[in-house]
Amino acid sequence: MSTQAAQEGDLAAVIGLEVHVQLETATKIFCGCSTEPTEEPNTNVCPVCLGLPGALPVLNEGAVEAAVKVGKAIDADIPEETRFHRKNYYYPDLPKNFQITQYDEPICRDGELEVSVEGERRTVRIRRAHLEEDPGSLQHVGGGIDSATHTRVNYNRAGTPLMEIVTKPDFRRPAEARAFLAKLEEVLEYLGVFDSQRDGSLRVDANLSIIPEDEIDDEGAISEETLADANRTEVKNISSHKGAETALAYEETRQKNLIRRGKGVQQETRHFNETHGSTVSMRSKEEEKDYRYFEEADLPPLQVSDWKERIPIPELPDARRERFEEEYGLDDESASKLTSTKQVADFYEDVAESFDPDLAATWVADNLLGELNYRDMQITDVEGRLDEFTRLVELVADDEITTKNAEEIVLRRMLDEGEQPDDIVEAEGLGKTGEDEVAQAVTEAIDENPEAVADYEDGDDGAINFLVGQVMGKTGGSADPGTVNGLLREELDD
Ligand SMILES: Nc1ncnc2c1ncn2[C@@H]1O[C@H](COP(=O)(O)OP(=O)(O)OP(=O)(O)O)[C@@H](O)[C@H]1O
Ligand SMILES: [Mg+2]
Ligand SMILES: [Mg+2]
Repeated sequence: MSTQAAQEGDLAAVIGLEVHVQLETATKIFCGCSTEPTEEPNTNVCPVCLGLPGALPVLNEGAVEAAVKVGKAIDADIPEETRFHRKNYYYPDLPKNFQITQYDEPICRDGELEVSVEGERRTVRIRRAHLEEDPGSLQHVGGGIDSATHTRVNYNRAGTPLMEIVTKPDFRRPAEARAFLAKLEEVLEYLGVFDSQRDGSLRVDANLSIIPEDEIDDEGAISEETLADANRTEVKNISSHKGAETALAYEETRQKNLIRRGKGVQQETRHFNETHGSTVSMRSKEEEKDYRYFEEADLPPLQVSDWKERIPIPELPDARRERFEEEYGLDDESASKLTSTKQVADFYEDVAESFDPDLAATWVADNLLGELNYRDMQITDVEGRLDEFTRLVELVADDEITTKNAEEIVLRRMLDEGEQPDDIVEAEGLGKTGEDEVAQAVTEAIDENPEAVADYEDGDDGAINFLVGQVMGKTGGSADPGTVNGLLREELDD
């Protein structure tokens, strides 16, 4: 690295991610234990996931199917055959002292995912994605990982299917890494293989190095040599998108400062301190040879060539957003909101079937999602009430209740009290008064208030407001004041 460039300060960050996602399957990847989270430690366990001698793994077909779906979604190459390896390390989260993972024949290679960061589209290349087992979880007691007095182990998580998705170092800014994680989660949830609400379902190792900016060519590419030469740090086990961005921003500043002060960056593994938003050194980075990878002889190679055709995947968020724009004439903002999750998109399309797509979009994207968000609720909380919601929109579309009442009274009570829209309309007397009744009330108001009528006819325009008030009173407030005003003027201006 030229110190000249370093001193001038034109340094650039290079970032690559290793993302571990738990795949949603009923049972673990190599045994029949449940993956359902349980409070009681070490209950969802058996000889296989406890690594007892002589226990043999049996591959869960569901985990492979989920991995194939991910592979298709990221447009990866899925080979004819894939294999499992043992990655050896000694740490109490894995009682058999090795992790069954994949090595040089992973299930997916060379994929990509498009992300949009501040309106700019970028393609992030994915080097590989492979299947492995999750280790158990450790609970450090009396301090953090670096200061605990003792540690408890829980093997309920051990053997949960994981997919490790490794990107190429294609990010230049921490915010891009965060956007990628959000997009990845969105896609995984669309595929129905992932639950973002589950604790620890996504964990990230974030790699960052600093290179002189002039090592990046006009197309934004960096040579393999530059990448290999740059000392990078890997911040392990970050559990949120925001955490990944924070840890990377911290690393970027820390490494740039070291370089500007003429000091080198140590290639090492670091730990993210979420409370302080900082990273601390854990150990020098382990190298591949440390893991003594060898083939897992208890699992035969897996033939997956025809799985790609056999396993369908649903329409993904980008495609669906574009279709919503074309088919329903929605703008980019509404279409993005309405395709943010598969459940929201499905809900919208069900509502849009019966109404004008714009009205449906306003009701789902603005009113419903807004009220749900305010209550910390999800679309999945109201999925079963599609008919009721559709009825509410119908009441508005048919002009039976005012938009204001529908939003501020009916929808809110539906969510807060779980009541039916028609019952709320009835109980609150929100039904718009029929035309005849309003016309009748207008006539009465004019007959009963000759003074106000005279004032109006003498040019006192304010007198009309008094008459409007009289009509509103007679109709119990359910008439539309604008309409009443118009009707009164029609009568009086004759
Ligand atoms: N110079 C670099 N700066 C930042 N990130 C990098 C750099 N080179 C590679 N990476 C990223 O580091 C991650 C791991 O890459 P790679 O598999 O090549 O490293 P490794 O150390 O061999 O793997 P592992 O971390 O699994 O031991 C990838 O996400 C990759 O994009
Ligand atoms: Mg790694
Ligand atoms: Mg791994």
